[in-house]
Amino acid sequence: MTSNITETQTVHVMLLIAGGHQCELSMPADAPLLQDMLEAIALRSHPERSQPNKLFQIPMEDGGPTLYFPSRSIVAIATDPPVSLPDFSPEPEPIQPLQTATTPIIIESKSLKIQNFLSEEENQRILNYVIDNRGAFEDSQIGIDDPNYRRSKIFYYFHEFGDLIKERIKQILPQITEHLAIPTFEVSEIEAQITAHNDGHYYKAHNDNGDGVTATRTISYIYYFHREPKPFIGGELRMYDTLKLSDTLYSMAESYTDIPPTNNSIVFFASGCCHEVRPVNCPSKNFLDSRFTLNGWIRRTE
Ligand SMILES: O=C(O)CCC(=O)C(=O)O
Ligand SMILES: [Fe+2]
Repeated sequence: MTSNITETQTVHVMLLIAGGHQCELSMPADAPLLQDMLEAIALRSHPERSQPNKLFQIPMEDGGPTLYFPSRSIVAIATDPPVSLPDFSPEPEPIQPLQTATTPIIIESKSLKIQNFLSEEENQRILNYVIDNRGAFEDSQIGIDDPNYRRSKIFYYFHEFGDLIKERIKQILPQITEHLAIPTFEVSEIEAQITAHNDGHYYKAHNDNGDGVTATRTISYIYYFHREPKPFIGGELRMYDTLKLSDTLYSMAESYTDIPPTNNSIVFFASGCCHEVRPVNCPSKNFLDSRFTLNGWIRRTE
């Protein structure tokens, strides 16, 4: 493809995303988002180059919902007028984005970690409970069209502990929202699930409210528990900072903070923040030695 267009000219973009989704939007030729998407496509033909793992966020026009998708799920991009794809051959050069009018701002991720969230007795009881119910865990699913996005086990039915954690969270919700600088909201529901990450398990970068079904998730929480002494290494919760590209465009920054999954601790953060679970190394491979979580989402009313 060739391009004679100027950097500020508006480009009409048709985006095809895995799963048969498509969307159309307009943006300046030098928009960092356009450069990033073209780069993701161009890198496909260069498997020897490692691909940055980006989560794109595109607010739809007329105040509609925001579209979130990982860079690897872009199938094709059509632009009118045509624009150049970044050239990676024969000798790869670092990508030089076109000059932009505004400098991207990095917004540091915010989280709240509370140690010893439950009593020792409650912490032990929940561990015994998952051990007794290990047969009820199933392989986790994910709405992204990539089977390698997540490896872990999930258990959905545990009313006693679900109620316990929800009650405790409700008691401290004002402190949580204040710490995370999230305006107070009316809670419609608190979801809960139990997960187990064993040897080689992980969950790649994502946010927790990126589609219509999850859009009202406002605060994510993760309560960690495991056998002592800690039978695995890794499994940190990696919280990515956010790159503010313009008033309406946000992307995942490369900078991050790692939070270790400490037994009997809980972590809260805004559900829109990008995060991932770093790979777990559990030498025994014994399910009982997994990195366990009781985690979920506090939803606001529509
Ligand atoms: O296990 C964790 O630390 C995070 C889990 C997570 O991100 C999720 O379930 O959405
Ligand atoms: Fe998550």
